[in-house]
Amino acid sequence: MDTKKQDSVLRTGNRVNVRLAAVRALLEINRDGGYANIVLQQYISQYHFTDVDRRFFTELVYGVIRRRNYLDAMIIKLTGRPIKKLSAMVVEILRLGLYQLWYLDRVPHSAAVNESVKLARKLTRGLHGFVNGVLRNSERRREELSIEAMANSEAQRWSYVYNQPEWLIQRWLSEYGEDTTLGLLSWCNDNPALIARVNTLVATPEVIVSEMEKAGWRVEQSTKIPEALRILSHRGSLEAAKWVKEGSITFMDEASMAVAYVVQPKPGDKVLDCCAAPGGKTMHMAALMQNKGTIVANDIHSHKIELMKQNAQRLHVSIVSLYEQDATTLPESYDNVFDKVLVDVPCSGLGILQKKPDMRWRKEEKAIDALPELQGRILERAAKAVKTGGHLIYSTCTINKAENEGVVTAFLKEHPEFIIEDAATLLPFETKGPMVTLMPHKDEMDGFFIARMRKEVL
Ligand SMILES: C[S@@+](CC[C@H](N)C(=O)[O-])C[C@H]1O[C@@H](n2cnc3c(N)ncnc32)[C@H](O)[C@@H]1O
Repeated sequence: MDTKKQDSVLRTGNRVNVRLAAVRALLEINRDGGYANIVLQQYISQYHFTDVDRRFFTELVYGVIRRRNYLDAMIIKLTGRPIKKLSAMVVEILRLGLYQLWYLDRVPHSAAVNESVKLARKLTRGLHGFVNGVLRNSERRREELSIEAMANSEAQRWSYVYNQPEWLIQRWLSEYGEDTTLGLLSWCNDNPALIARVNTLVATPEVIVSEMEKAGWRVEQSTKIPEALRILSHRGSLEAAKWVKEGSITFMDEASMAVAYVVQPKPGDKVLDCCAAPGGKTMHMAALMQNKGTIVANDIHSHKIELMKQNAQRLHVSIVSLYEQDATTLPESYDNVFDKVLVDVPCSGLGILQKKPDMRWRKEEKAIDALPELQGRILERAAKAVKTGGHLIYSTCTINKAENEGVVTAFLKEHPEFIIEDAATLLPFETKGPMVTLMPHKDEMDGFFIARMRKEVL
C-alpha cells in the first residue's frame, strides 16, 4: 500500500490506531522480511505517536515477535492448521490478540478480543468470525494451551518459556551449562536499555545529562563507560531530539563502546577499521583520538559507506577516510602501516539478540558454523596491515566460542609474532581477561568478544 493511503487507514482523526499499526508492522517484519528495529522506527517517525501510544506500539510489536513460537503453537492447536495454510494477515491478527490475552494484564480480555475482531473486519475478507472464534476458544482452553501441556520435551518447554529456538538453547547448554544458559535466555527477553554515547568532541556527559533532565528526560550516567548515558525515559521521537541532530549523542551499547577502549587509539595514531559500517566504533575511536590522526574505515557494502559519511558529518568527525573495500583483499599499500587495526568482523550476532528480537527466528545454524572461516580470513589479511609494535584488535558481537576464542586461537598458533595482551586491563569496568567475553546477564550489556594482540619483531 502506498504511504499516503496507509496513513489515512491508520489514522482516526488525529489518533493512530495502534493495534492496526502493529499488525501492519508485524506483517512487514514476519511476511516481508523487514528488520524489526528498522520497521518500528519507520512507523514511529511516520505516525508521530504520542509517548503512551509509542510505548504500547513497541510493546505489541516486540512482544509478539519475541513470543512467536509459543503464539504459533497455540494458533496451530486452536485452528488445527499449520501457520502456512492460514492467511498471513489473519496470523498476525491472531498473534496480536493472543499476545494481549496471555501476556498483557492491563488489557481487558474483552478488549483484546473485540479489537482483534475489528481488525479482522477491516483487514480480511470476512474472517472476523473466525478470529472471534479462535480467540474466544483460547480463553476456554487455557489449561490445554499451557506450556506444560503443549511441550513435548524439556528443550521445547524451555523454548516456549524463553521464546528461543531449540537449537540455540541446546548450543548454549553445551557451551555454557545450565545456569549461564538460563541467565542468557531471560536476558534475551528483557527490554533493552537505551544507551547513548556522548560525543566528547563536542559535549560532556554532565552537560548533556543536565540538558536532558531540564527537557523532562530521565537519564543516568553509566557506571561502566564514562561517556555512556542510560536513557530511562524520553519525550518525543529520539531521531528528532536536538542532541541527536546536533551530533552530541549517538546510540550504541556500552559493550560496543568497550571495543574502542581496548583499541586505545591515541591522538595522531594511524588506525585501520576494516569492517567499519555503520561506524559506531569508528566515530568513537575518532572521539578518543580528539579528532587528530587518521582512521581508514572500510566496508564491503557501498550503501553503508554513504551512511557512515553522514554519521561522520553529524558527529563532527573529520579524520576518517572511507573506502568500499573487501577486508580479505586489502591492498598491499596497507601492509605494516597502521598503529592499530580493528577487525570487527561480521558475526552471528548472538550477543545482541535482546536488541533485535526478530533475529532469533532468522538465524540458521549452518550459516553460523560457516562464519569462522570468513572471520579467520579477514583477520589473517588485516594482521598484515599492523606495523611492528602496533596492535591488532579482533571483536565480535557474539558469544559463540567458535567465532571468538576459536578464531583468535587458530590465528595465534600460525602467527607467533602476535602476542595476546590483557584486554580487560584497558576497560573502565571490572571483567576477566586476557580475551574478554562480555556476558549480557552478568555484565549488563550486550554480549561481545574482544581480543587485543601486539605485533612483535621475531
Ligand atoms: C559487526 S559489523 C561492523 C560494525 C561496525 N564496526 C560498527 O561499530 O558500527 C560488520 C561489518 O562488516 C562488513 N563486512 C562483511 N564482510 C566484509 C568483508 N569481507 N570486508 C569488509 N567488510 C565486511 C559488513 O558490511 C558489516 O558492516
